[in-house]
Amino acid sequence: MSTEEQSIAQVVSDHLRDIPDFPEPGVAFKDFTPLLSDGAALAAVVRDIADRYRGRVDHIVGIEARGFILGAAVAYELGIGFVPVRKAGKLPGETLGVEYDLEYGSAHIEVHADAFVAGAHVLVIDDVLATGGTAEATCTLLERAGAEVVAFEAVIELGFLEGRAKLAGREVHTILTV
Ligand SMILES: O=P(O)(O)OC[C@H]1O[C@H](OP(=O)(O)OP(=O)(O)O)[C@H](O)[C@@H]1O
Ligand SMILES: Nc1ncnc2[nH]cnc12
Repeated sequence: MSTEEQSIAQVVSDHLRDIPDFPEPGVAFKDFTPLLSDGAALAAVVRDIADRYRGRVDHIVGIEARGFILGAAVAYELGIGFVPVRKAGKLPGETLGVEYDLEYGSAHIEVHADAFVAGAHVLVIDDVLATGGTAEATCTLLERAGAEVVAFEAVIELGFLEGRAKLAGREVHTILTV
């Protein structure tokens, strides 16, 4: 790991807290709201992500809800558009959807069926890669919608849940593995 990579990982680590037993007993929830509320730290993370994809992607896709915050900021930094992947029933237009399991429970996510021109290059952004269920389902959904997924990016990776295995063959980058 380079010094720059170490230092951005340290910024994330310094602005992360564990909330025990949330949203259910036994889950140690990684809360990154301290990172969001520190302007310098947030800007450093957004620039770090954006710099990996300059000139490589047409859209940022953010996963509801925390992926919206980072994803929209990275899209703005890159001067490209943002496409939301939302929980079922929230998008107003015609949608494509997929169901999946995550560390706590299951979910159903959707994207607008007409969000992409065929072959559009997209970067998928979320806050946490845990079991990888959300990331895998999102990538599959986007490909059904005609996009080409260039990479998946998350700020925090829960290494012990081995979510990366679900994304085998894909470009995956996370800033801090815990
Ligand atoms: O790798 P996985 O096991 O799929 O878990 C990761 C997902 O879980 C969290 O979202 P959550 O579903 O809690 O939704 P929220 O962002 O709306 O709180 C997190 O923001 C990721 O999207
Ligand atoms: N432990 C965790 N903390 C924060 N977000 C999560 N998403 C899935 N597992 C999580």
